[in-house]
Amino acid sequence: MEDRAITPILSLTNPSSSSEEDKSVLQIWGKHPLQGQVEISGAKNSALVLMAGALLCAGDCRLRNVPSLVDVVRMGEILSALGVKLKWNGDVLDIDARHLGQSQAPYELVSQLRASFFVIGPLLARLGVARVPLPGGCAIGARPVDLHVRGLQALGAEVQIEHGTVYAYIRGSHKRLQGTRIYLDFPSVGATETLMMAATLADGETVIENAAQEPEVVDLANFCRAMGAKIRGAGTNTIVVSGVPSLHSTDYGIIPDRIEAGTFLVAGAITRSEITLAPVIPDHLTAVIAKLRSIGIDVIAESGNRLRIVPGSHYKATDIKTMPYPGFPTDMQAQFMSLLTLSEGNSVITETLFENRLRHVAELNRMGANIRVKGNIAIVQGVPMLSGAPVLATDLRASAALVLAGLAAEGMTTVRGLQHLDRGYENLEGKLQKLGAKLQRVNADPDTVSDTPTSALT
Ligand SMILES: CC(=O)N[C@H]1[C@@H](OP(=O)(O)OP(=O)(O)OC[C@H]2O[C@@H](n3ccc(=O)[nH]c3=O)[C@H](O)[C@@H]2O)O[C@H](CO)[C@@H](O)[C@@H]1O
Ligand SMILES: C=C(OP(=O)(O)O)C(=O)O
Repeated sequence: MEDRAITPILSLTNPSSSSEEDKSVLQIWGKHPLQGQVEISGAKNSALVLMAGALLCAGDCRLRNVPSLVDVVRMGEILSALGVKLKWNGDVLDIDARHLGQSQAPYELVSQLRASFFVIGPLLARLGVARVPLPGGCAIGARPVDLHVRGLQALGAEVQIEHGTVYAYIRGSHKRLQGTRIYLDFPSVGATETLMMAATLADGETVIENAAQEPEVVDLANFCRAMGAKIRGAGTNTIVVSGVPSLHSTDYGIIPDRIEAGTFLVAGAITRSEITLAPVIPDHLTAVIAKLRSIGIDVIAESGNRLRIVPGSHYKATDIKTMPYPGFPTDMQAQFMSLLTLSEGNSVITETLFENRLRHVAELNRMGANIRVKGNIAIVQGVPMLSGAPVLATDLRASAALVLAGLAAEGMTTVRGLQHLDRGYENLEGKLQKLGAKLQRVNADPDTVSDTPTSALT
């Protein structure tokens, strides 16, 4: 099998330096209508946890529909550091964790990617020991891992946190975790996933109560079941896992990315364009579609897993409160804020998941938006227009929000901080260009780049 070709998006950034600012900028010339169909990639948040989940199997696992993202490349580096063999072929990834021999995930890699902490459950279940550095916080919040740790302790693991590393091990010679009942104080996606993976190889039955119900949790459960795990209830608030001694090889396709799909729905809405998206699972976007409708935008489910967005003539304000699934996703909050800046009236956006996820407000205000922040609440007063400006992306979804605002603004917007965008969007600018948007990435100091598009874009 040949090595995966480096896609243009990955070649623009250095995958080994997430914390470093990407020097390239995205120039966007707004007010160009979009048309056509966009292809939605595999879900980032499924791909990352399924890659960790593949460690549970002492054989080969094939993952299909793996998105080409910097985060996925980094997760691959972490698996390689644990002794796992990876082979890429386009969007197909073969993972051979037969020789998983290393229980220590390297700090330099873990510190770049929160999802890397997911390896703790499978390492513990397979090897009886795991040493994983604390992933640390990130731009959107402190993001502790106490629920993961408490759950693993309930499963019988000894856990010590020393020198910034979580050291978990199973006492005694049996080397199996013990099934138990775990109530999560909060339906954390990551903790549910960690505990579900750990429980697949445990001795006896584990019940996870107040579990997260996100589609990516269900995707992980389905992947584990395809490897022979016994899991029921994923997608509800109670997950029951009956431990088995080992898991076997499988071939599994990752679900489409509902957040990428939601971002393109907003791209259609904010540019007042009718576009279609495929493949999507409309049920995963219920809360997002309901909010688009209350703003005045229709979304039509068509055959072939397609969604068509039909923009309305008049957009009105709406209130949004981020909630665990099936509530409105925090990962769509920033993109909707861009849309609401251009919707008539006052919208109240309440971010309940992460304590620092409103940093895009200042940047949107630079573009002429009228947004005030009080604690975790943003009050967006709709304005008739946005104007292009230089802006800085502070996290993944903030970067998407600024690109969306740039598509609707008068004149040119220059987005910096693209290392965030590349973590989670596969070739966003290529997909937007195909729909007719005028934008280009330039590898240069924003002060020296031309403010007219290259001939290919005009
Ligand atoms: C790779 C991945 O799948 N990332 C997603 C995952 O992140 P992640 O799994 O980190 O999100 P969680 O659901 O765990 O976090 C939700 C809240 O719970 C808190 N918490 C979490 C765990 C814990 O042990 N203690 C604790 O206090 C967090 O700080 C946060 O305030 O779900 C989030 C919520 O939908 C999404 O925004 C992320 O895109
Ligand atoms: C917050 C996100 O991702 P992560 O949990 O990987 O930081 C996101 O996808 O918006």
